[in-house]
Amino acid sequence: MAITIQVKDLQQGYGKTIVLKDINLTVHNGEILGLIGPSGAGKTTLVSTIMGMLTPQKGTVTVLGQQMPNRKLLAKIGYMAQTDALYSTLTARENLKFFGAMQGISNDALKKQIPYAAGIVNLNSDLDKYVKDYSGGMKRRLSLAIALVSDPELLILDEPTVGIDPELRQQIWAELRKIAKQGKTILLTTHVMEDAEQSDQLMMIRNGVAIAQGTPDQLIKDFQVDTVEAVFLKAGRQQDENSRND
Ligand SMILES: Nc1ncnc2c1ncn2[C@@H]1O[C@H](COP(=O)(O)OP(=O)(O)OP(=O)(O)O)[C@@H](O)[C@H]1O
Repeated sequence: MAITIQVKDLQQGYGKTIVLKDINLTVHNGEILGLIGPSGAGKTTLVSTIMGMLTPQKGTVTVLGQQMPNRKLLAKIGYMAQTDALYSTLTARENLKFFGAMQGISNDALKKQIPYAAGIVNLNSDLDKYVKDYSGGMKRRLSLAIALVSDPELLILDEPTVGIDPELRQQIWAELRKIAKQGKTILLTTHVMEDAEQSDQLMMIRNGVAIAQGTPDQLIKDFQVDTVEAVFLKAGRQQDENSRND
C-alpha cells in the first residue's frame, strides 16, 4: 500500500517553545487516522505541520511523496479547520463556489462536485440559504463539504463532528468510509471516543508526545482494557508514572 503521510522524528513548536516531540507516523492510502488527545496536546500543531502551514523545527514530513511545506500539494489536500471560516452574507452554494474556485476547480467540475459534497453532509436542500441563517451544526457540515469539494487525495478534518448530532455523525462516517475505500486518506482530530473507535489507526497525543499508536483493536488488546477510552486513560497514567520516575 502506498504511503500518503510520513512523519519522521518530528519536533515542532512556536518560537522557543516545543509543543511536539519525537513524532513518527505513517498513514497509507485509503486509511483513516484518528488523532486524539486532550486540549492543548498538540493535535492542531501536528495537522498544521502535515499541511505545510508550519515548517518542522526538526525532522521531516512527507505528503504524497513530497517533502512539506510544499504549496503545490495544497490542491490535493482538503482541509476543514476547527473554527468555521465561512462567508455568512453568502449562501452555502456561493461559499462552495468561492472556495472551490480558490482551489482551482473549473466551473464545469464545480457543477458536479457541489451536489456531491453537499449530498455527503445532507445540505443539498439548504444550499441556497444564507450562511448567517445556518445553525452551528449546519455550518460545520458546510465546512466539511468545502473540504470535500475538490475531491482531495488527503482529507484533513480538525474536530469534524463537533456540533453534529449522532444520526448525522453515523451518516458522515459511512461517507468517510466510502471516500477511504476509493483510496483517499483521511486524518481527523477528535475528542469524541466514538470517532476514535471508528478510525483504522489511532495516534494518542498527550503533552506533545505520542503515548499510544495502532489500530483500536490492537491497542485495546495491548493495554488489556475494554475500550479505546480506557486505553487513553491507562496510557496517560503510564506517562505520568514514567515522568515521576525520571
Ligand atoms: N500560534 C501559536 N503560538 C504559540 N503557541 C501556540 C500557537 N498555537 C498553539 N500554541 C500552543 O501549542 C500547544 C498545542 O496547541 P494545539 O492547538 O496544537 O493543541 P490541540 O491538541 O489541537 O488542542 P485543542 O484540542 O484544544 O484544539 C498549546 O500549548 C498552545 O497554547
